[in-house]
Amino acid sequence: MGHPYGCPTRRAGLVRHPYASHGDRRRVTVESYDVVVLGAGTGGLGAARAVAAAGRTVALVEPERPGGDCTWTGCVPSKTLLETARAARRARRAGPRGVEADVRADLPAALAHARRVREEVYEDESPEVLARQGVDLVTGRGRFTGPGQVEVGGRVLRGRRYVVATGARPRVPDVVGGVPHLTSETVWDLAEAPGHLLVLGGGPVGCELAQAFAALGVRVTLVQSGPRLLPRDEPAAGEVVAAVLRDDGVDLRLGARVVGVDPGPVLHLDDGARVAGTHLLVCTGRSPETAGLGLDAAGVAVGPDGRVLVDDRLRSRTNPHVWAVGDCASPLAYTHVADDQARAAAGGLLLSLTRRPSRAALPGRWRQDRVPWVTFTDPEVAHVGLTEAQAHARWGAQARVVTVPMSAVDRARCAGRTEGFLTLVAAPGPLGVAAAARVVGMTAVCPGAGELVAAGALAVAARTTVARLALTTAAYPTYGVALRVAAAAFVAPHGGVVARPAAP
Ligand SMILES: Cc1cc2nc3c(=O)[nH]c(=O)nc-3n(C[C@H](O)[C@H](O)[C@H](O)COP(=O)(O)OP(=O)(O)OC[C@H]3O[C@@H](n4cnc5c(N)ncnc54)[C@H](O)[C@@H]3O)c2cc1C
Ligand SMILES: NC(=O)c1ccc[n+]([C@@H]2O[C@H](COP(=O)([O-])OP(=O)(O)OC[C@H]3O[C@@H](n4cnc5c(N)ncnc54)[C@H](O)[C@@H]3O)[C@@H](O)[C@H]2O)c1
Repeated sequence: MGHPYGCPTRRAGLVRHPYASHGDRRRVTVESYDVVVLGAGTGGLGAARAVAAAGRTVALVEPERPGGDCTWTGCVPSKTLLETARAARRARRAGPRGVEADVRADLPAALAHARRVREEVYEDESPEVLARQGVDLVTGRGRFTGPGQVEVGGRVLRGRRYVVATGARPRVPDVVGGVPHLTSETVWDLAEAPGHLLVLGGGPVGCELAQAFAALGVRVTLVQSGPRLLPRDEPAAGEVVAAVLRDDGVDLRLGARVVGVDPGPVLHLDDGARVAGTHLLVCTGRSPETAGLGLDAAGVAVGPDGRVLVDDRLRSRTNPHVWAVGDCASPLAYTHVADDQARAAAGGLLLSLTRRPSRAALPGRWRQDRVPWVTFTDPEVAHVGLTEAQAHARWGAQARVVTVPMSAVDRARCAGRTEGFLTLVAAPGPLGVAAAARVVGMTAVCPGAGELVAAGALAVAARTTVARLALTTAAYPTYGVALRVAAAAFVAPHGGVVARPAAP
């Protein structure tokens, strides 16, 4: 990910250089820093830059080129490929508008383009840029060899504070065994278009890549063990995406457990079905990359799933000199989460380095309940806050919900994109006053939903009442009109749209 707020420049005179001393027995050179960061993905880059910008010395340890999952194997290549796929998909569907296009997709060329964009993004994260920003990049795999030291190759780094930001890796179920397969780490290097791609997993990676490959001319079968796609989102969102993928020609097998995988690849499903393809893409989740980091030696505890256990300020629960951010610690694996956490952790550890840290000056706690996320299918699925079921679990049927179908939104009609919806979820108003109910969640399924969710995220974070949201003006004709209509419908029925009690 490029630096989200531009490149901070090193402030001359404020950055102290690390000093080297000699260990007495092994005569190993020990390099001392204020802060040592492990991992130069979004989390590590954000933390290291913030520390350097504050005039502290920082070593950033990374075995690969900086950038991490987002730049090399995640957001950047996938969103670039999806943009290409979207162009092809929309051109093919323009017939009813009087535009006939003969669309021929070249998947290897589309992947080559995605790889070029990665290189462009990397220009903001290269060792030269980092050096200018005051970050010492140390190339190699870091490992704690004690509570206060990290070894990288033959080097020993000591920090007054540490940040663990080593991310996560694709999790491959045991059933796949030794059968050759692709993951989000390898799929970008395909030299030829697969004849028939079998996608295992219907989370965001599976849905995005299934749609991209299908739109670029590949036959795709997607097998999802759960009953619906995108299980973290509102069920109706998964249903829209399922309908759209089927319409794109994807053979969807929902609620299907894979009980065997043979080379070929061939998937054996629990209902007796046998699905043969030419390539297998495994998208069944990710596991934190914390084994082999020597966290035991540092007294840093991890949970049963391997995530570093941190408090709500991202500080290790068991070693107060260590912070952990991003996929290696967070229950939400998103670039914006890694970046937010990096800044919060840097704020906390910088304060702890000052002579008299004041608790009042501590940066805010990291709040999971306000984090938006977007799945970049076409249409996009965007969510923030609570789902209807989560609101029901908290307040029962006193929580209320309004859904505006996109078929009632002029912008969606103009675009011929009426398949989605916008749902707003509100907590009960004080004394049952409907207008005073506060917005606690939003899901939007429409083109550009990822832009629209910023307004929902603001409403949730600011604990906005539905009445206040209803009094805003939405520009016409935007998909955002659905948000204002939904808010108004909590107060009084609005063009056939009504509020209803939340259901489990
Ligand atoms: C296909 C795909 C698409 C995605 N799309 C999106 C999206 O659209 N939007 C979004 O918000 N999120 C998306 N994500 C998730 C996002 O990429 C991650 O949440 C984010 O990159 C995590 O950042 P991180 O810094 O925690 O970890 P990473 O970026 O994984 O960085 C960890 C770094 O640590 C290094 N490392 C590992 N071990 C060591 C060690 N021992 N010593 C030193 N360094 C080490 C690794 O080499 C790596 O560079 C996507 C993920 C995938 C797989
Ligand atoms: N647009 C985005 O922001 C974006 C895009 C891609 C990934 N990501 C991040 O990366 C993380 C990992 O994504 P993911 O989609 O790999 O994982 P995921 O855990 O979100 O989804 C994996 C899916 O695979 C299914 N599954 C698990 N085992 C299976 C099996 N044996 N057979 C069939 N299905 C099986 C699960 O039911 C689940 O729905 C996400 O949680 C998300 O945070 C974000």
